[in-house]
Amino acid sequence: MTESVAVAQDEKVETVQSFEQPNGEPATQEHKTHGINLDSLGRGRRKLSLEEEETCLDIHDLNLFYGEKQALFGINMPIPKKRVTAFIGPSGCGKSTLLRSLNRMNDLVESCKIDGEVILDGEEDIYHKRVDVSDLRRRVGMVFQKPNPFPKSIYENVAYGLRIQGINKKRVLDDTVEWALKGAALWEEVKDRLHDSALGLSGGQQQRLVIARTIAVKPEVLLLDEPASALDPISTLKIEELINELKDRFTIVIVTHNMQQAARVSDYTAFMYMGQLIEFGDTDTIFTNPREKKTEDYITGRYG
Ligand SMILES: Nc1ncnc2c1ncn2[C@@H]1O[C@H](COP(=O)(O)OP(=O)(O)OP(=O)(O)O)[C@@H](O)[C@H]1O
Repeated sequence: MTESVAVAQDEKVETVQSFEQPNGEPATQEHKTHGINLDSLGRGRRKLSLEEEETCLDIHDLNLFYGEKQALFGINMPIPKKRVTAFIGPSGCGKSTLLRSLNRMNDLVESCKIDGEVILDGEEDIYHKRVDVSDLRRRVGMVFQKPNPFPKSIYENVAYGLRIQGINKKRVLDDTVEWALKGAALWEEVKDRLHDSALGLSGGQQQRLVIARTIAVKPEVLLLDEPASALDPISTLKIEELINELKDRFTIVIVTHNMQQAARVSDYTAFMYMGQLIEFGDTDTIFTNPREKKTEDYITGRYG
């Protein structure tokens, strides 16, 4: 492992870690796009083995059915705490279904039946009947493919989750809105127009606003369902940089169709195929030396 100095987006100089590639070449390259430094993406990876990681969500023998059709088959995997885990695989393999099962979003689908367990923070199964689903979704927040800001001001979008918890003190709201917008790397762009409509923001800004709204209630986990697929390349890079920054504070799980993106942003990658988890491991290994032939065929573009 080597240390290198990179210039981040705001031109602040910071030190990031980079790793040597299998051929011995340093992984750090000169890529600069519109002031966004690609070198910092995915380069802060910790080299820990899965067994050494703390587990945030533990998925046990999860089977999921839509009516008669089984969409997930006996999924077992830990989601490591304060790391980025990517779900990859061909269309229809069950990535979004698995992601949605982590905060019971599938409860909204009437035909959906689940067996198995998902243990959050070593506590109880999120599917236990005692679990308050709104509290679970506060702890495990979700951001969808298409930005979905509410038709309210920027400020009220971010304050929304606090207001529904009964928090109305101006000072607390002001502080949290600022904290969340800074956390979502949007504060500088919107601080002078907090009371303008959120619908006037660009698509990329709207997605960062939705991330700010989600983190404002201090979740433990952020589920991101193809968060950048509706965005232009510059906004996509901003979201990727943001993911890299947020992982110090949150456990992040991302579904992406874009393998380059999974390779850039995630610490761990799960490859799924036809509702099964084929392989799960650290991202560098999955992309450079996968154990399973199906994984290799997918990452080398033989199908998908
Ligand atoms: N609400 C639903 N009702 C019935 N079947 C569904 C529903 N949602 C998903 N499915 C089916 O479950 C399977 C897995 O779908 P899912 O959307 O999880 O896959 P995916 O890997 O995320 O796909 P994509 O990459 O295309 O988004 C597919 O066969 C899909 O048709």
